Amino acid sequence: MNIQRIISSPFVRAVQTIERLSKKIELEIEIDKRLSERRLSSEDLPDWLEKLKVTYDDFDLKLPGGESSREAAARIRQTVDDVLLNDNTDTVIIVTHGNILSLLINQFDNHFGFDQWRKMSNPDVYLLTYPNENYHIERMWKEEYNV
Ligand SMILES: O=C(O)[C@H](O)COP(=O)(O)O
Repeated sequence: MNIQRIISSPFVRAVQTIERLSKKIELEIEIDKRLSERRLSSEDLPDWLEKLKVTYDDFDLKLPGGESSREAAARIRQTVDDVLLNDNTDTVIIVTHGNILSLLINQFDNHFGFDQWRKMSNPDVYLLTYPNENYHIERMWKEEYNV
């Protein structure tokens, strides 16, 4: 696989996830703020899980100081589309976070929601391809990789 770029969320845990591979294949990590985790709210939410669940049913729900699912999905999609529409790149690694990744996947597979987000592993790996201008997403991570 000819990896040409690594683009990551600026969050430390995202950069640390890909650092070793970046060194191994001698490819710099490009930082893209649009890959940051979705901000659910600026307030402390003791019932955050319940609130998060509702955001998968109502994509326009916006909690105080937070982003709606639609807004978060749109910003990660911009990064992905920038990559896909660039004819000079073949394979690109995008490093992001669970909630916003699930919102991206939901755009290609509308059955992917709260329950699927809960079942994601950490880390998890998905392959997005764009043959003949059709999006196809496939999970590459295998449960046996979990330690
Ligand atoms: O949505 C999530 O699962 C949390 O933000 C943790 O995700 P991360 O570890 O992928 O950042």
